[in-house]
Amino acid sequence: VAVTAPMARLHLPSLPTLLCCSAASLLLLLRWQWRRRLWKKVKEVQLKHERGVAQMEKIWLGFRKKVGAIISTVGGCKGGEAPTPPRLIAVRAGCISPVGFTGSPQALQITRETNCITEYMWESETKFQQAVRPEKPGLLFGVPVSIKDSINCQGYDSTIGFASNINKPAAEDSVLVQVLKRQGAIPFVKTNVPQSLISYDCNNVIFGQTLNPTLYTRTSGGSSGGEGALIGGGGSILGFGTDLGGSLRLPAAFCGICALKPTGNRLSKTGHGMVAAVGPMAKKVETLALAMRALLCEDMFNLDSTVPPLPFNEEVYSSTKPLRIGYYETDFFTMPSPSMRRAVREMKQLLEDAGHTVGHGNNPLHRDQEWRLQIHESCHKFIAQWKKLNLDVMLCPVLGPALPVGYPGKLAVATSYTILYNCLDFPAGVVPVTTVTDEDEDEMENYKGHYGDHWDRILAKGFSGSVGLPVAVQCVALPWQEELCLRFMREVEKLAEEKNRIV
Ligand SMILES: CCCCCCCC/C=C\CCCCCCCC(=O)NCC(=O)O
Repeated sequence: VAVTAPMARLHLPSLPTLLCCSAASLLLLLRWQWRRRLWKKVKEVQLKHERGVAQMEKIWLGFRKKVGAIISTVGGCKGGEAPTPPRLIAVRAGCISPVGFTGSPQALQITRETNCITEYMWESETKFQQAVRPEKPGLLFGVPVSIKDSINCQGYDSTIGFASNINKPAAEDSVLVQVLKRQGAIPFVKTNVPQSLISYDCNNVIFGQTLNPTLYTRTSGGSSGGEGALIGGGGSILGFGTDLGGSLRLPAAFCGICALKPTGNRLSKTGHGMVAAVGPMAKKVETLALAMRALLCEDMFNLDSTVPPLPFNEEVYSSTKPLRIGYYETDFFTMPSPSMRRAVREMKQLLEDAGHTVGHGNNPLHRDQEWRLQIHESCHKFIAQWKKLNLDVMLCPVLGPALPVGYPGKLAVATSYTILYNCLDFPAGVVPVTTVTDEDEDEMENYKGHYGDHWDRILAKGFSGSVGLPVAVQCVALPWQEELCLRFMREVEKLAEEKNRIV
């Protein structure tokens, strides 16, 4: 007995210990159950996603066989008539396809392989079949549009990449989607984002990683990365995303397409996850202009009274008056890759040759300037310098070429070129102008960055091995001057196309 008593004390835990252990086990069990339920939901959504993509492919192939490529941009005027604004014509042989492909037979395969779609909108098919051309069709009548996951579409989840948001469909369309529909557009898919949207990569636990359509080891960019890959790969002609630090412009630049981040409230921000600017993405600047023209209408102003009632200014957009352009090649924060620098330098020359005045713009992030001032004060200082230089618009770099998958998570600082214009709230767009050359790649040997620190070393690695990838420039205008920004982008696009045709 004298021996067993202490042993018994050793083996029998005290009551508080017992209670603690039981509580911990219960918590672990509950957590395990909760995670299991979540994973079940994720699996269900993945299956639904698979079925949706398969259905979309079926319709796409069937339609392609029937009528071939369906979407084209038309505009101008027939002899003697007044010029008509360009429109996207989506009707052929009396029917419309829900898949906005541009005619490339590879587009479907790229759409699948890049993993850019989160949900196919099943009802879009019937909407296309039943669409009857009204007497006064909206500017986007019959045009299939893709929508970023985080923008609310009635009946569909806005997951923002969180499994906990599964099966919580939006009760109503965001104002943007309502106006798109009133203009005749037909949303047909929702597209992938990074979890939380605070990243310019595009990966989450539900839908996984979206890849770049030009090179699958690279990221599509983010957070509107699903849109970038889908449009870049030819699976949609017009899509919509949001931008708080570069989320429209970075995926566009990485995937070789155009995007416009308007002034914060030029388009309604009601009905999506973040208080970020909403904007269009497309292969052509003309398509972005068409989207803005369609959206800046009475419906938008009535549905959201916080949006200033400024209709699309055709006169500014169609003007051919030479522009006064400021430019800079580096922000002295993130050293541009050789191709980023060359893209700006070559475009500066082309713009000058085309009769515009191009001079040094002010350099917003130069270390000698007091960038640490309050944003509001910085904004006024920036505008004052812009006006002193008598500028219409600014030409500057945008991060590129596309970084390898996973790199954006290590390189938040590299958003400096884009985030600046969110802080200042200026409209800013990107236009692809060139691709990385062998010479750019050779020059990467000397890339040290402005600081030679850890970030610069990762960036150097990320930029390397990129021959052939698209590189864009950024075009900026003063607040509320989206039309001027688009007009400048159109000019840049035209000059780049002409040059690339000759080269
Ligand atoms: C102004 C110059 C200072 C440059 C310093 C940059 C530091 C950046 C720190 C955090 C940025 C985090 C990445 C942001 C990615 C933006 C993605 C985005 O726009 N999301 C919003 C959306 O999807 O709407």
